[in-house]
Amino acid sequence: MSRPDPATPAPPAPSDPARAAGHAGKPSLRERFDALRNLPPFLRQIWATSPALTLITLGLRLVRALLPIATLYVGKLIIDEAVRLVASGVHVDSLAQAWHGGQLDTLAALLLLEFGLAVGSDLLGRVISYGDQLLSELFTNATSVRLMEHAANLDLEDFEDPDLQDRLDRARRQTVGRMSLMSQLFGQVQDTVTVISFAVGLLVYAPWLIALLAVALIPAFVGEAHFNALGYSLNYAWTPERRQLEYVRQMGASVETAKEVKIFNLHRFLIARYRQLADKFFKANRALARRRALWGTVLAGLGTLGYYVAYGYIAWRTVKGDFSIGDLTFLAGSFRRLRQLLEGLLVGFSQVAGQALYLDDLFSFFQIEPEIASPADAAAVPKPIRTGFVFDNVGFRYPDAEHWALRGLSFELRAGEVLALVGENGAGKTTLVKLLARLYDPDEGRILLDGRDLREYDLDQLRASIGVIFQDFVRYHLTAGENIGVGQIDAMDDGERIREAARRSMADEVIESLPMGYDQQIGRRFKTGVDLSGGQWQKIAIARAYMRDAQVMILDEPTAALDARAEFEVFQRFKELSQDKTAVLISHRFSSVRMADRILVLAQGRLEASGTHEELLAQGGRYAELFELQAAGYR
Ligand SMILES: Nc1ncnc2c1ncn2[C@@H]1O[C@H](COP(=O)(O)OP(=O)(O)OP(=O)(O)O)[C@@H](O)[C@H]1O
Repeated sequence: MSRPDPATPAPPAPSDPARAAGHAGKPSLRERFDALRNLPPFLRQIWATSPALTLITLGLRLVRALLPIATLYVGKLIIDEAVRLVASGVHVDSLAQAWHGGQLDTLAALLLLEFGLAVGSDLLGRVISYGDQLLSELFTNATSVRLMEHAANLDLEDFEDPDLQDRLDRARRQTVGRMSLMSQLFGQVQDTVTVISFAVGLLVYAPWLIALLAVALIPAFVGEAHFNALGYSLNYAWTPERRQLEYVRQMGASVETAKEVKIFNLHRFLIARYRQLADKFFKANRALARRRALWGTVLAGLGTLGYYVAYGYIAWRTVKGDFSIGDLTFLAGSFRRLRQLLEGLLVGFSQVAGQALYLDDLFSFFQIEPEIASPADAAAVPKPIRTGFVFDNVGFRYPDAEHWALRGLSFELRAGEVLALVGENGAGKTTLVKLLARLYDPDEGRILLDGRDLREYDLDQLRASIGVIFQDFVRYHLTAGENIGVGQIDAMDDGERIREAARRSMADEVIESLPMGYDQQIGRRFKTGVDLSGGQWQKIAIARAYMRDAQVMILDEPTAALDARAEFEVFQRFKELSQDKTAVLISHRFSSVRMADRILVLAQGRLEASGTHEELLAQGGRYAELFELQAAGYR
């Protein structure tokens, strides 16, 4: 299992996945502030996505930040000029007369300026959101790619771990969900500059009012921070249910499940399950939203009160003659905007802190390190393999499993031999193959290849030397040719090699009967797709193993859907084509198994017997018993 492991104290607290437990409740204030430390790496990633776009949207925001105060100040000048004109007693009958007399020049110029500022601000706003959108999308794409790359490196065991699946689910959401964080963060910078510009303007008139405003807004800020944290922990705690919800929804409406859903009439059951889960989620969210709305109203009311106290004070000073009418509009406007801005900033700050908590999910996913990796001074995999593999007292237990899937297993897989594995369901055959391909590492004992521990070899080389087709092989909804080509991805364009692989696995007849041959899209998922029978899919999957020039070939029961003759032929060919190769085959059909040079009989994770078909029959143990059972079925 990859680390960080809950038992070992991992990196700084908030990114520690062990913290997950703590999230059943609300994250503490400290955790919330700690989460802010995710912002610098977040910003670095945005910068790395596109330095030019980042600079442009930030630069334009700075310019736009100064426009509100400029607009308000021009507004004040307009009113003062109008009041001056009225007070000066200039009498004008028509607009044309006043215009020609030049009395309205200043007023007109000011109006034009304010118009220019309004248009400019709007234009800047649009350019900024355009830039943000581009940057966000680029960022989302880059993060998604990083997520896929990282996921590709993780161990198989990690994928089977529900905790990791939850974390992956949350991380995946964050690649899209955090787009707004970027705009918000940049918006905060812009608003801060605007606030400073207003504050400087106001400082000249009534400095202590600014303090009053700030104090009045604190309750709203605290409330917002509190509810953001609650929202996050709700979201966090509900990850498993949300995945279940997603799963049920998919089961209810997908090509893969449609057949069974219809036959078993499962749709009502699925819908009921979905409703039940969705309803619980909805209720929890609604309760939170209600409390948030209620408290938000009360706390925002305090902020409004502060604003009106300040407004009253300015009105009083104007009546007293300290301020002009223009000053009154400027001050009242400034205060209103300042209040909105400060409120926005404080709330925004707590939202940013809240969103930064979500970044933990993304970053903590990136922190998971695969355990199965090449060592620093990895040895090259021998080519050709000289002696083969040795299992030396190997034991393996799946994480959290009570029973050992394999225990005390010792045997040799000699270079060049064809070995068959038999045993009842759950005996450990697939697990053995997974260990051979280093999809897992043994918990006990070791596996040697030409006398060296498998863990000392270069992992990529090792995997490239082994061609495995599992019983639950993947049906790629790609073309028939691509379905084979994925077996050796760098030879995907080598049509001849693909056709040769198809001939070997007898998939060529299947493919040639398709309307578009190797270019035929297969699977039902896409419009042009043609579906195949189970056995036809298997032949194509087996061709994948022949695509690679692997030294070790493993067929883990991918022939179950083949008819008896086809399986016999596939294995016959497999044996012939594995002449100079080491091969392992798993099958429940004794007609195929007996072709092997040697047969291992596994039972409950242990090696029970080994030998040739004849030897094992002569021994009269489980093998003979199972063989007889099958043979009797055909008599
Ligand atoms: N991913 C897994 N996580 C936990 N336990 C597993 C996992 N895969 C297999 N097991 C358990 O390990 C044991 C061995 O399983 P394995 O798949 O190796 O058996 P097998 O011999 O290949 O069986 P079959 O003939 O049914 O394919 C079984 O008890 C099974 O329940």
